[in-house]
Amino acid sequence: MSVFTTVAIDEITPFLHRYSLGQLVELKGISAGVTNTNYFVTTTHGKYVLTLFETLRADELPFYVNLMVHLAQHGIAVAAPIANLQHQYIDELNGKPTLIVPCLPGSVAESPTTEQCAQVGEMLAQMHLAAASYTAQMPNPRGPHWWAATAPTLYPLMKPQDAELLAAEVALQAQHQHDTLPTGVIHADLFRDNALMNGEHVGGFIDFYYACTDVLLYDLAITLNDWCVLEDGEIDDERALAMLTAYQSVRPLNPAEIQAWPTLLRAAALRFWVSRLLDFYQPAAGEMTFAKDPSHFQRVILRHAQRCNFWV
Ligand SMILES: Nc1ncnc2c1ncn2[C@@H]1O[C@H](COP(=O)(O)OP(=O)(O)OP(=O)(O)O)[C@@H](O)[C@H]1O
Ligand SMILES: N[C@@H](CCO)C(=O)O
Repeated sequence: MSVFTTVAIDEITPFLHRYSLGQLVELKGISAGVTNTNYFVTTTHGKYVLTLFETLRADELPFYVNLMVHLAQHGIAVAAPIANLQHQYIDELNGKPTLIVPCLPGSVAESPTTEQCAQVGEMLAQMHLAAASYTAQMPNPRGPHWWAATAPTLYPLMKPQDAELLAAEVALQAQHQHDTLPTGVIHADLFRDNALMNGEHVGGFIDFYYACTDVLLYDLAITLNDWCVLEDGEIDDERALAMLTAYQSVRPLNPAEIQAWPTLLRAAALRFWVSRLLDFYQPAAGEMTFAKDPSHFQRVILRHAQRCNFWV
């Protein structure tokens, strides 16, 4: 379930009067999602998604919300935030900060096609280019400092041989600096469930709340590790090549990026191995997360390690 804060008809009606969105027709809770409360709000003007933020505070939201506005202005497939009559994107309902965006076409692609992977790769590269003129910065809260500090808290909870592998992977990443690679705003969590696919096309990228300033190629590695990897951690070469080729048709990689690619694929898998381990062993109090399988990303790392020649 993902309605943590319920909204009644007599609460949404005065809320909607603060916007130019017409009269309420239907209000329906959205079952997907694990962090925030989301509702489909149908009005006489159209269909929208209302998010009530359960953990982020209103003062933490502008970086993400203004980024969505910026990307939408550049034609990237994202839901463009809708301003209220005070020209504010962030409002409040039932004590939670809120955002309204249009309902995007499409649905989550659990088994993406090669063409869908290509379309996502191309849109991701377009997004990186469009975000170059977005001036706000956000350090990555889940970068190398975070995993290096977090992993040791997990070792005592893990099977010794898994802890050894994790420690070795953290040590390997510590040997690599990526300071010279192109950086910019990245989505940082563009898994299949954070994109709506409209047939072969991208209906929209959603859930920008891990977006930050980091290495652009790392974003592609995160995306490829989910869209082009099978359940057993094996890489689907056809899908991976389609995504890489389409990305490079918009933003070709430079030689330093090509050299860093195998390490970044492992870094991207390490980040989610650690966050899933953390969710599994130390779920934050009051957070309603369904712990996803951490060992999946352990297998992804092993596959990448076996195929260190996995090239662009
Ligand atoms: N703009 C949109 N248009 C259509 N559907 C949307 C839109 N935004 C969100 N959704 C639907 O709401 C669901 C939940 O959204 P989302 O994944 O952002 O949830 P969350 O709890 O905020 O984030 P997460 O689960 O990643 O922590 C999505 O799977 C999608 O079905
Ligand atoms: N996409 C993440 C969860 C949200 O950050 C994962 O699958 O582990």
